[in-house]
Amino acid sequence: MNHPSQETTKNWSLEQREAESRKIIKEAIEKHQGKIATAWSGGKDSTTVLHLIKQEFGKVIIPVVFIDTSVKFPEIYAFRDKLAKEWNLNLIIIKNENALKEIEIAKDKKECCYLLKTLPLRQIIEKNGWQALITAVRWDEQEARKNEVYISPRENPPHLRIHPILHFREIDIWSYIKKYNVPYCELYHKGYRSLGCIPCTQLGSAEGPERSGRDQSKEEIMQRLRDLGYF
Ligand SMILES: Nc1ncnc2c1ncn2[C@@H]1O[C@H](COP(=O)(O)OS(=O)(=O)O)[C@@H](OP(=O)(O)O)[C@H]1O
Repeated sequence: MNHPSQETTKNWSLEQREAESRKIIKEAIEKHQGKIATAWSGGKDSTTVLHLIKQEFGKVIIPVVFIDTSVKFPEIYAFRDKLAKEWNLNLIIIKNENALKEIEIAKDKKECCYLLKTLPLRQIIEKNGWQALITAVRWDEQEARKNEVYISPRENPPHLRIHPILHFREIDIWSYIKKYNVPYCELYHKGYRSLGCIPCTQLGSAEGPERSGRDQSKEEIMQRLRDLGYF
């Protein structure tokens, strides 16, 4: 399958973006039948992916993996449970049981993400023998993602990462959500533009980069957790 370049998609309408995403989703799910899942953080982007799958197949026909880092926002847990019920999701919740200890041990944000998210995710992919995992990364989200490709082979365990909404910009996500009345977490109404774990998510600015509220130092992370009574 030929995928469009970032340049090609630049002036696409929302309809073109949706159509391309659905094509990628359909092909991946048909190709990896029974051996594919989708990652859902409860955020606006991965909820959009769930909705695209629903549009294509009538329901979310593949397992939905939620990585519970133990330090997600209460609003995210509430939204997760509500939507999982409404959309009858086959929800798989995974968790590093030592999460709070691991946060203390981690030397920085990168290592914390590795211990709390990457490791449990690897285990579930391996356990289920999944050949592919759909995620909601987007080109315009941050510098590091601007070279991402639609189908990206990963090691350990070997599987494909499928990125059907790479070409959605932040504005396209909100246009899509409005168009289809897709439910989303109430925290966006409080001014959050990108939602991660509590210690690494602050209010960003309306004009700056979407993830400006997502990069905290180790000291800031620990301080936030102490303020919240975790330690
Ligand atoms: N906790 C958890 N559980 C399940 N899936 C998750 C999780 N965190 C990230 N993701 C998946 O990765 C997409 C990008 O999210 P992030 O940019 O927040 O991830 S990260 O900061 O790179 O870890 C993300 O999409 P959105 O969070 O909607 O942007 C998901 O597809």
